[in-house]
Order: sequence, then structure tokens, then C-alpha cells
Amino acid sequence: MDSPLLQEIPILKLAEVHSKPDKQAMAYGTAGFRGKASKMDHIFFRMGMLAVLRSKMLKSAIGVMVTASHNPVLDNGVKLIDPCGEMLVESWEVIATGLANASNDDLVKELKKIVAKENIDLSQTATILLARDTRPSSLSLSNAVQDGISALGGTCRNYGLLTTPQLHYIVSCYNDGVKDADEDTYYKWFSSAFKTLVNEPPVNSNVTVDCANGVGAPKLNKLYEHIGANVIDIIIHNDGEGCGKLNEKCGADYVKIQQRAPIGLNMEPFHRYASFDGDADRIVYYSLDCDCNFVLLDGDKIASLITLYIKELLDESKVDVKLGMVQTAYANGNSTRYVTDTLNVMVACARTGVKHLHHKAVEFDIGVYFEANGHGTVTVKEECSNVIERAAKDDKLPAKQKDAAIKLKTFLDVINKTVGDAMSDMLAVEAILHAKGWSVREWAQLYTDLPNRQLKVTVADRTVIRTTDSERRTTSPEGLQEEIDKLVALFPNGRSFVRPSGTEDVVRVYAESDTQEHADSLAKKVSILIYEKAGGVGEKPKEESA
Ligand SMILES: CC(=O)N[C@H]1[C@@H](OP(=O)(O)O)O[C@H](CO)[C@@H](O)[C@@H]1O
Ligand SMILES: [Mg+2]
Repeated sequence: MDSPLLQEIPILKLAEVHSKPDKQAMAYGTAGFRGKASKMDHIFFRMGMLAVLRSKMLKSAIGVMVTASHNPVLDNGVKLIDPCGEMLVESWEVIATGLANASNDDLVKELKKIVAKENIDLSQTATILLARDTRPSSLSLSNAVQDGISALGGTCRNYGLLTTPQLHYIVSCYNDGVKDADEDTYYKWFSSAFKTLVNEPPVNSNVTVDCANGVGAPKLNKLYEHIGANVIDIIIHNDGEGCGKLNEKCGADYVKIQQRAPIGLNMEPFHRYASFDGDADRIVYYSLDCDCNFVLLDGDKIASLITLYIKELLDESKVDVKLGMVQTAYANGNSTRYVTDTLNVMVACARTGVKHLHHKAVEFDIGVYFEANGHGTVTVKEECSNVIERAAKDDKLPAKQKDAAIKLKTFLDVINKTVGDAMSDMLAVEAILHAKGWSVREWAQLYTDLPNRQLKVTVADRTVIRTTDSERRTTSPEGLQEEIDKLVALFPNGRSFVRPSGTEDVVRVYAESDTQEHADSLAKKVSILIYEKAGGVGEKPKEESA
């Protein structure tokens, strides 16, 4: 008998509306598909169909998020969310790429191939949870996703505007049996956990948040309404209502890379500032010191603060579980040293891309993971949550011990464990500063960042660079690593590595050393080496004359 998929006519009719331009190929990368919005309609349609197939296969709801995060406003992108709220499994990234690149004529054949290979029972129902960011193209592209969903007979719950982490959270709630989970469920959960942590006395301090003119602004506003201005004072900047453009000279990525304030923000010393990115899954903090120097508190500083706090509560509660932290090679060397040597907590290194960090983090009972750019969260094993919960209810424990367990339990409730979440991470940081009675100054002084520099080199084919050891060393081109080692040895506390970017057509160079001059010089020397050894194109990087 024909499977429902063989009702090819409706698929083909819709596929004609969302037709793929010739010769266009895209890959599902670390951040899903991303590119110029005007050239991607067919990808969104096809991802709607793919989400239906995955939902049928796993007999669970699948999320589809329409966003291009921190990219310019004319870009867009799409990513799928797996049932527990995690990123799409890697093996399906390959399948997604195959479906996206199939010619219009081969589309049905490609769908049949997936069904056969993955052994998908098409009689299963499919539920897709869809949301989008505030880009001008997002509405029509989410309509294309909806068309893809209906082409294969799936049911779509469209949540409209959401931040990426809100959708991840809702997907996990839905598959946990909370079928009516929505945006309000999110606000109620996180605001109530925060208020339990900070109720006596309230935080009563203020933080200014640059929302990159993105979806984070209206959503942070709603979260703020649930928390109440009597608990914390949140001032929203770049809320998308003025003439500022999405991610233009603002947002977490801009602030981290430029190490400066977003547009239009007049900073005052010691006040606390934070920036979200365009879909609010990244956050960095910053401040001015007494000499008006810009002080960045990036993903490494946030991770260090969270690890410190969890470690203290574990020690106080005497709950014996394994805490670990996960970073990438981009983590500042002094953050790694601080957590390893001062906090005595194990640090693991993962490849760039949050899914790699997430996978490593779940190996610990409690895993704190962050990319230096501010994307990260905390994972907690279920058995570990149970141990903490039991201690929090154990009347036989000394009061101090039990109290610490209660605090730890409530603190972990403030965390969106499915994925890095700017709003939930912000609440976590604010709660810790409140608990410790710290201003941003004490936090900044946990350790001093080693001066560092990131550069990009354009080469004809960036895949000639191959790496090992979580991207910290190269295996090809031959002899390159030995040359890098020689350059690194010239600089005190020198460290440098290179890797092909997964999102841009460049090779990234990272260097750190004891002074900014040294870090800059090492980064330059390594860039020149890459240009020479890995087929550089365009203008050759030059060493600045002394
Ligand atoms: C050095 C750096 O910040 N790299 C970013 C960037 O990846 P690249 O593979 O380096 O282009 O985009 C990724 C997706 O947003 C993010 O996860 C990652 O941290
Ligand atoms: Mg983002």
C-alpha cells in the first residue's frame, strides 16, 4: 500500500511555491542553516518537513526556531530542537543538509530515502513547536516552515515570537507531559525560582541590559513584570523600539569582540551592564572601573562565578557529587587556572560549538559550560538533583548543611538546563552577586584576564587546516604545529591556536600572552604563518613595525 508520503501531489505543489534556486548548496552547521534571508525560503519549507519526519520517528514533539542570532538583520536561519530541548543530534545534521540541497525534482526521492534509512513509521502523528525572532523576514519564513509541516501532515503549534532558549525550554516541558507549556510557563518558573532565592532582602540594585534590538527586549520585559520592580531594577536598552537596528553596533557579540559599550550607552563607573545577542541565548556583562577602563565579564567570568557558587554550596551542604566545568580553547588561560587551581574543580576542554560543550558537561553530575562569548548553562544529572533534593528535605542534617542544600536546589531551578539562556543566566548571576553581597568589582577580581587577541585569516580552502586535542593543536598542514610552537615559545605565558571557522569562510587565530602588545604580536606572527603555510589569499597580514 502507498505510504502517506507517496501522496506526492500536495508536496510537489507546495515545493513549487518554495522552490530551490539552482546551484545553491548550504550546510546545517553549528548554528543550523544561516545565510541571506532572501535566498533561504526553500530551506525553511524543507526543515518543516524534516521536523515532521523526526517527530514521527521519535514519537515526540520537535522544535523549529527561526532566527539568525547575532547575524545582521538581513540574514536568517533555522534550527531544529530535539525532544529534551537539546540541539539536533549530529547524525541528522547530515540528513538536513542532504534534504536542503536536493534538487526540486529529487525532493520526494530524498524524503523517501530518509524514511527508509531511518525506518520511520509514517502513520505516526507529528507535533512541531515553532517560534521565531523579530527579524523582518522571520514571519514569512516561519510560514514556509508551516507549509513544510502541513505538506507532510504534521501538527504545528506556533508560539510566534520567542527567544531561542524559551522554545528549547517549552519543547522539553511539552515532551515531559506539560502539553499546555507556553511562554507564561517559562516566566512563572524562572521568576518564582529567582524570587525564592533573593526574597530576603530583595536584590534592590539595578542592571542595564542591551537587548541588541532583538526579541530579548519584549521577553525580558515580560520576565521583569513577573519578578517585580521591588525585587530587582532592570533597565532595558536597545529594545528595538527606536531607530537602532538588530545587532548593529550592539549586542553580546559586538561587545565581546570590540570590548566596548554598545551604541548609545553612556556608562557610569561600577554600574552593572549586560548585553544579550539577537535571539537572547548569549549574555556578557561589563562595567567601567574607577579609571573608566572598560571591564568585560564574559562567558569565562560568568562560568567561574557560577562554578565558585555551586562549589561553595556543595562544600557547605556536604553533598558529594562531581562538579566540573567545560570550556573551549578560546577560554582565557587565567579562567582555567582559577577554576582548576583556586577552586579545585576539574576543567574539560571541548571543540567550539555549544553542543560539544553540552555533551561533555553531562558527563559530570553538575557540569557548568560556557563559551567565552557568553553562551552557556549548567547541566545536572537526574540522580544528582535527587540527592540535592533529599538533603534539602533532611531534618536530621545540621541547619547550615540543610540550608545550603535548599539554596543549591533553588539556584539550580533558576538555570535553563536545556541550553544557554541570556535571561536565565542573568538571573543566576544576579542571584549570586546578591547572595555574596558582591558588586561587579569583586566579581571582576576573581582573576585578571590574560591579554589576548583574535584574528581572522582568509585562505583559499580553510579545510586544509585540521586540528586535534579539542582544536588546540593542528595536524595539517604538515609542520605547521611545530612552527606555531616555536612562535609561542618566544612569548611569556604564550598560547596560540588556529582552527577553521565553522560559520565563516576564514581561519581563526587566537593568541594570549603576558601583555597586550605580546598577545597582538604573537597573533600577528601566527597569522602570517597561516597565510604562508595554508594558502592565504588577499592581502598578507603584516607585522607592525616597533
Ligand atoms: C570563536 C567564536 O566565538 N566562535 C563562535 C562561532 O563559531 P566559529 O566556528 O568559530 O565560526 O559561532 C558559533 C555559533 O554561534 C559559536 O558557537 C562559536 O563560539
Ligand atoms: Mg544567539
